[in-house]
Amino acid sequence: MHTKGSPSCCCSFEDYNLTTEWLLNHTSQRPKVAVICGSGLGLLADGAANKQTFRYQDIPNFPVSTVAGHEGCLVFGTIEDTSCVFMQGHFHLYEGYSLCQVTFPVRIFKLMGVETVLVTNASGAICPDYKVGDIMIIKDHINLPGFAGQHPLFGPNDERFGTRFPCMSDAYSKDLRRLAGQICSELGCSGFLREGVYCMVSGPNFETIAEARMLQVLGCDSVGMSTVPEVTVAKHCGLRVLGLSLITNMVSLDYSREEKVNHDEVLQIMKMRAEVLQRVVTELISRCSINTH
Ligand SMILES: O=P(O)(O)O[C@H]1O[C@H](CO)[C@@H](O)[C@H]1O
Ligand SMILES: Nc1nc2[nH]cnc2c(=O)[nH]1
Repeated sequence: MHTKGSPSCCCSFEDYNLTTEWLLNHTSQRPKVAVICGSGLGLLADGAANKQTFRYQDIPNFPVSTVAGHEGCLVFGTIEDTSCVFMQGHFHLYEGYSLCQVTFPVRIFKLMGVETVLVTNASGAICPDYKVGDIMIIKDHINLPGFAGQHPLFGPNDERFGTRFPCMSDAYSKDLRRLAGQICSELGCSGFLREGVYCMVSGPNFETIAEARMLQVLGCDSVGMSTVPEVTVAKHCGLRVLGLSLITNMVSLDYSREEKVNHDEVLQIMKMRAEVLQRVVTELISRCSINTH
């Protein structure tokens, strides 16, 4: 990967092209939908047929996963007639990657012909009405690292991907959110379905109580350490986006609360809901090109 050019972007258009060409030469799949699997959700790919798997380390320019619960494989396959690609593991700022590296796969998907991106993640509930195990359709987000100058679109804008000043007021497709709600209710998930605002923090530590209270005042319903960079870059290059966040823990808002969050527990809750999320995602993929535009 090149290091010249903008100090905040380490990937050139040639880097994106090289990786895209490599993948197009190694698979006959031409995916229309990409699924970015959050912590512990690699098995979202299990619903696909005709699978072909590449390890991130074997794909030119691809970062590698360094976090437990992120397998580090790109899986191509089909669901019904839709060709799709699953990222089993995504990348985070806290791993030491630049946001250009974190979002690298999104632009590869765009160049491969993907039209829709489904992003999944684990998050902690800030909204006190939420419960562990809830599925939250992401309605909107707050890019906290972006406010502090950590933004994936910093540096010269490449018009081949999108405009200098992308509109983000409709980052998460209304049609796809409606479809996800419909599918969840058909699958009997309405009792633990929410729609809310996700906030990204850089991590890797979980929130202090004062920070959690601040996020609540800001209007956040849940908090995590991913997704926002990928969604921003996907929206910039004209991809349709749906985000699903699984609530894995209640964030402490109260100094008297004894429970302490840890990553193993996060993975355990993800495992508990992985099967239902897999059914939701499989159904979404088979219906998203028919029911929405
Ligand atoms: O957002 P994903 O990677 O799904 O996972 C969330 O859970 C991990 C912390 O337990 C962090 O990576 C956080 O972002
Ligand atoms: N920042 C943050 N990320 C999470 N990922 C899963 N749970 C949490 C949480 O409580 N806080």
